[in-house]
Amino acid sequence: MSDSVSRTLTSTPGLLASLDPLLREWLPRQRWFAGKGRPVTGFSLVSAIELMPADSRLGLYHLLVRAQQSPVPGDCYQLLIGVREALPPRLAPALIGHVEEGPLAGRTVYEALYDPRPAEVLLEALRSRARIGGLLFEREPDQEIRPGLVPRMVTAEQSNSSIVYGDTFILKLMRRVVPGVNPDLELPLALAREGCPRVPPPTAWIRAELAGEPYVLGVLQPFVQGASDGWELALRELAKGEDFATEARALGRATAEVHTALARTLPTVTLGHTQLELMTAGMVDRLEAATQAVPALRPYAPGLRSAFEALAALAAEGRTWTAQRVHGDLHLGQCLRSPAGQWWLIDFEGEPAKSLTERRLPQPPLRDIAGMLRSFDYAAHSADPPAPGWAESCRAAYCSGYAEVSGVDPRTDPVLLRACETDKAIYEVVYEARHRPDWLSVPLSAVRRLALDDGAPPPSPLTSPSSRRPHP
Ligand SMILES: Nc1ncnc2c1ncn2[C@@H]1O[C@H](COP(=O)(O)OP(=O)(O)O)[C@@H](O)[C@H]1O
Ligand SMILES: O=P(O)(O)O[C@H]1O[C@H](CO)[C@@H](O[C@H]2O[C@H](CO)[C@@H](O)[C@H](O)[C@H]2O)[C@H](O)[C@H]1O
Repeated sequence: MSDSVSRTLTSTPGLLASLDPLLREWLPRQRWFAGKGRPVTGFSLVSAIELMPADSRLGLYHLLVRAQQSPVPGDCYQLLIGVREALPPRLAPALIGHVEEGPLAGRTVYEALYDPRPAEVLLEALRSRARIGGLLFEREPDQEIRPGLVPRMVTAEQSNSSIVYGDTFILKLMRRVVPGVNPDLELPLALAREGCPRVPPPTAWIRAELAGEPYVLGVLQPFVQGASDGWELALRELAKGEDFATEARALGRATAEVHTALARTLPTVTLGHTQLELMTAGMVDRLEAATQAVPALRPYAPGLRSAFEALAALAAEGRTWTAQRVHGDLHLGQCLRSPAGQWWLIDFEGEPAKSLTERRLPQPPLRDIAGMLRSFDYAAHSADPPAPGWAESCRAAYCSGYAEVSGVDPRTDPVLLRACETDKAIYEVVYEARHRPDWLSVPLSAVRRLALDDGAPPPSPLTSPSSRRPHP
């Protein structure tokens, strides 16, 4: 492997070899493991740093390991590994395994984020702006972190892992890490510095420089106390038969506030014919890949493609669009409402399946709007019976709210909006087929609607998802 190993751990050669059999078994079972479906055949060490000495009662390693998954090299993951003689019962769910040989032979290793002491070490490092091996713990100059905040690991299903400290801060530790500027720090920081109040402002973060490449490994931000996410709220209102239009309108306003602040503080570009050709080609490629992966999409492919062709035709006539930095994966689960009724947008990482470069490209703001419109549709189709009228009212209210703040009503650009919604619904079909097959009928019902303009074949009956577990 070409990754350079940070050799902070000269005292413990063979560490990874001794963990290897345990990690092979444990890593693929984690919700955040991105390489599901392909066996892990080994690991290479990208970086290893001892945060607490392993020869004491409690040791702590910070590891970046690359999982080897043939035929292509797998991803690089951030692990915090605790080491103890034996695990107390309260840490049983964190067990990784018992080490048989090597420097840790006879010891028990476990997911350290469940353990308050290692979690405190991370916050203390951020508080004191520590530099430990190649890890840089940095903090906004005017932001303070009070000592002694009690940590608890967030146990909700996530793409990354989070620790809440005393209901004051939440630290998100990235799991799959890639080199480069991470929009999950870049955008909230830019928005906070621009004075946008719709995003929790990053207080501190963890970075690393490895082989000359920057990595963002974690972000600490204020915890919005007592908040509910938009998905929970929407489902709750739906279950009561209540309208959600007032909240949808507030969400439209919040989205517009974030978009206008992003456009003020980061570059915008004009998308002309060439850029639009590239954009629509990307959409068509994703459609083709999706129809390979999910055969149920095939009957709708011509209708879906027509959405992209209509956009390309507008561009060919000379129409241009403004593009800017956007959230990139906006949906109801990424919106938090405080008990006082304020909306906050979180998780600016973008679609995890896309490269960092792609996620950081300026996009038409309608990309995010399409994501939210899809989300209202998702909520309505997860209800029993589905409530399409509820979704329509939310979608209209959301667009009105957006227009009130930005001066631009998304519905005045129906061709781009349909193309963006179609692209998102196709992404969702692939996402659901891979992660939650029970939910596949939800984006497929949208696919059917979006494709109908082109006379797609009559749809087969689709059922609501049988499992209504809350959004992971
Ligand atoms: N600032 C915050 N205040 C309160 N809760 C938060 C905050 N940020 C995130 N959360 C909670 O943590 C969950 C996961 O956060 P998110 O950034 O979406 O992580 P991931 O990238 O792992 O999906 C959110 O759904 C929300 O419930
Ligand atoms: O929250 P993540 O960044 O992990 O986003 C991924 O997972 C989401 C599901 O948890 C998925 O969102 C889809 O399902 C939601 C309901 O559970 C719905 O509100 C969204 O509109 C729908 O796209 C998201 O696409 C995926 O990237």
